[in-house]
Amino acid sequence: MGADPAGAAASAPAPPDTPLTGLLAERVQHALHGLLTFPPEPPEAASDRAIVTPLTGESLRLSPMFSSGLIERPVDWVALAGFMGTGKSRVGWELSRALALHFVDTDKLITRVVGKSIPEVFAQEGESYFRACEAEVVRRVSRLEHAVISLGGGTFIHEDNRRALLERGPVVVLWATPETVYQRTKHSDRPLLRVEDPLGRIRSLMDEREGVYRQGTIHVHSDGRPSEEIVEEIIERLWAWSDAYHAWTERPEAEAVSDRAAD
Ligand SMILES: Nc1ncnc2c1ncn2[C@@H]1O[C@H](COP(=O)(O)OP(=O)(O)O)[C@@H](O)[C@H]1O
Ligand SMILES: O=C(O)C1=C[C@@H](OP(=O)(O)O)[C@@H](O)[C@H](O)C1
Ligand SMILES: [Mg+2]
Repeated sequence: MGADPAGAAASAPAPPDTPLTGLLAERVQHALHGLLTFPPEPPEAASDRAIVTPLTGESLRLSPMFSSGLIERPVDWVALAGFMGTGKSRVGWELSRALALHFVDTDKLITRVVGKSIPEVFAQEGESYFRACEAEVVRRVSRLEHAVISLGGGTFIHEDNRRALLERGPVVVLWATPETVYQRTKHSDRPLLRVEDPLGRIRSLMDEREGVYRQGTIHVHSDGRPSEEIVEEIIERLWAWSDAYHAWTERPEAEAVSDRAAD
């Protein structure tokens, strides 16, 4: 593989300079706030239909224990990035249940806010419009608390999104081979893979984006593994990351610097 991050970012259509303003921005905000306070959907339907899934069932019962400190979790916010078909949506949902956190799938949020499916947004509004929606959603979800965020495959490729996400918290990147991605996506409708040779397209796009995905915080392989095992590895790796992060930020030099800054 061996991708050039600058080239990869340059080859993806850049989002428009101006962020979405007015109605669409308001609708994104409304959807996020509204959906977080809506009554929960039944768990069996939620994995398919959820946009922002509030805590439900077992998670809801566990949540007072988490907030009382009786049960600890490694992080209160985490995002999942990676190529199409690596399992971000499915694994993100399962991870959110395991950690008793809210769940946001950015593609589903855009679908809900725009009122069109992702292929319709690409076909009728164009990819740049979709990327502008993504950028607006990233700004919003970076401010959320207690949430697992599953991104679209291209979200992390754009530099401003990447910076906002990495400043907010850990970004777990899921990886899979082009063959696995092809098997997992061939019966779905991903606009970027609607070409004569989808496997070839997966190979070249993955190659372009690889260097950028490498900038994530934690990297986990998803080939030939059930999602429960992937979730377990992510949680273990998040614990290791959070221990190292706290050891670093609480070292005496860092505390002295932050004391001076506070004076
Ligand atoms: N670990 C896995 N093993 C087998 N199938 C998986 C796994 N993770 C995801 N899938 C399936 O692959 C397809 C794509 O997964 P999805 O979560 O939508 O990926 P992404 O959001 O990264 O595009 C879905 O049908 C999903 O159920
Ligand atoms: O890689 C990409 O640019 C895209 C990935 C898709 O999400 P998934 O990665 O969840 O399939 C979706 O956001 C859109 O079709 C574009
Ligand atoms: Mg997805």
